[in-house]
Amino acid sequence: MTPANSSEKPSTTNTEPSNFVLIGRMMMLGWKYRWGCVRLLALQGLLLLTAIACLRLTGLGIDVVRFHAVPGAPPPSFPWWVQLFQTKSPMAQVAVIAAMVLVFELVRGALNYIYTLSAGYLVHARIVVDLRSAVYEKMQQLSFGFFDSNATGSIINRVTSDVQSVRAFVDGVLIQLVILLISLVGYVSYMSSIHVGLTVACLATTPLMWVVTAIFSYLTRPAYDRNRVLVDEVILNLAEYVQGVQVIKGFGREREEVKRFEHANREVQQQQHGIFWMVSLFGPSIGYMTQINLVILLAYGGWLVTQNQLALGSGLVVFAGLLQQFSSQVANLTNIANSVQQSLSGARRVFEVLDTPSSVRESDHPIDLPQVRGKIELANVSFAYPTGGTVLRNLDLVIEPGERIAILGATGSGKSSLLSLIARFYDPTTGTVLIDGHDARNLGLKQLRRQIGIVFQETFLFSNTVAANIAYGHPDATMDDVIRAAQVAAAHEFIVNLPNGYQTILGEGGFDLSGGQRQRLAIARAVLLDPAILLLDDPAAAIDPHTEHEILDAMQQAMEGRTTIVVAHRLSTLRSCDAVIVLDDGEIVQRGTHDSLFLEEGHYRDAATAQLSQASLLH
Ligand SMILES: Nc1ncnc2c1ncn2[C@@H]1O[C@H](COP(=O)(O)OP(=O)(O)OP(=O)(O)O)[C@@H](O)[C@H]1O
Repeated sequence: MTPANSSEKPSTTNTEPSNFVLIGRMMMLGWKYRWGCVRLLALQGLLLLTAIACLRLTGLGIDVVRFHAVPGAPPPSFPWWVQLFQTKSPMAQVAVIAAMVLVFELVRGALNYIYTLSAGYLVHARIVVDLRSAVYEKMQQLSFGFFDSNATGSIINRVTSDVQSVRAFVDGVLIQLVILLISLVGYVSYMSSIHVGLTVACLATTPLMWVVTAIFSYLTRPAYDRNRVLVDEVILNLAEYVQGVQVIKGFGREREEVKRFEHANREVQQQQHGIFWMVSLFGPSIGYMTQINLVILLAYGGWLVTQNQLALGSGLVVFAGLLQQFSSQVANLTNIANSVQQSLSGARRVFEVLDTPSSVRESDHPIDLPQVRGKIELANVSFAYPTGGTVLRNLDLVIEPGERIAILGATGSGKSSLLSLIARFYDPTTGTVLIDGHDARNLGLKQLRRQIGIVFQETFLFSNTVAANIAYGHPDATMDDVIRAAQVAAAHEFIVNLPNGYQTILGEGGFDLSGGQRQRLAIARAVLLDPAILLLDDPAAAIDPHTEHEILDAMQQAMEGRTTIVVAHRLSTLRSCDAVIVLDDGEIVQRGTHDSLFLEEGHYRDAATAQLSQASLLH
């Protein structure tokens, strides 16, 4: 069996996937959206053709004017698609050419509009949404171990920003590279058809640009990796501030927190400054190299025109236009190289999540157990958290269906951990948890958890109505069911006094409840499931003795016929259970009924006596 602490940390410590592997996986991702990509490329192809046509027409216009204005100038060469107008008057020829340029520019505008819309839809409405859903869905399958091993900031950053970086590979790299390639082939072929020698001379700096780009890419990668980690830190600070705002304000630590946040923020700023510095240097360098091409064109091309070896309009001017377009495409290399590195950093982190195996695995052939009777056995169970040492040691325990067991133990003795193993939030490191005689690992996870009602020490409420919060595990429950569960948990009375009763919105931006009220909602949530097994992790911790009594009375009926394990410290709860086990440092040190344990020397009697003497002092 896999030890719990071996698996759910994303594989940053294992061998990292190579750039080739990451690029291959991102290409596969692009393949999923191939028809959307083909559409974009087709649009780019049309844009390229219309751009060349516009240039060709402009050059022709100049040659027509020159032929009729400059004596001895060579006659213009009409391409086949405008030869129809060759016989018209010079003014008519120029007018037709100008009108055609306008029409082509209009078509280009429309094509550009459709391209922007299509690219936006493909990237933001499909790729990002799909990828984010895949990462989020995967996180649902990962066990608690994953969340223990990864900081909140890193998890949030992976779902938001890193996913964006991966999609940037599709629109910022893959599509752009193909566009670049199509454009280069298109422009270079056309330039060669005008003058091969001039083309070779003008493109002499291109290999150098590729080399500079490759060096830039290589140098920026570590900076982008580091950037992701620093941004994780900023998000973590923010998340902790939101979660811990009460503590921060309670201890008057706002200033220090602001400083901590500023420090993290400044680190990102400084580090990003370094990246900007590299990008800023690279962009103009490439731009400068493309301008060298223009100088060569003017010198060599100008000479060819004076020698009548090249037409001025359809030769030199068209060439200059093509070179300009070519240069802007090559300059786009800066963005592509930048996007490649950002995407690789993001992809590594996104694929780490998608590839992380869940340490709590669903069995390939789960045993069908639609109705659990509620027998729980722990056979020589030991457990260690992924990030820590052993917290439960060699536990042996049998709980019969319908039995009520209380767990007593000092803080940190392993009570909550024991409950987590029964609900299969974690699997034991060694030993077996059996439900109705079956190894819990062989049962369907969902089926098992649906039959276990859990009340945690701290209750999380969703930003939704009171009714929806109670019906969280059973969204199809009727309002009557919800009210009945609330009555059992002694919550009905306070709920009907809320501003909108069961429809009052809770959670962030909504109505807040007291600790005791939240706990009662959690009990109602568990009771509504009508579970065979109830796990109550110290539900009375935040409730005053009077309310505790109310809840205990109300729950007696609900507990009837269910196996209940309750972490408890109050004597009243301990007494009401069939048996009590006492945990000390992860080991069961005592077990028995309240009466038998009270007679024994030990932990239980000490705790019970302390409570009794406290109570007598109060009376
Ligand atoms: N997610 C976790 N990752 C690593 N260690 C953990 C985790 N949760 C708990 N522990 C450690 O496991 C030990 C047992 O914790 P557990 O919460 O089970 O104790 P407990 O008896 O329920 O304590 P309390 O009465 O304070 O709730 C403690 O030492 C605790 O620090």
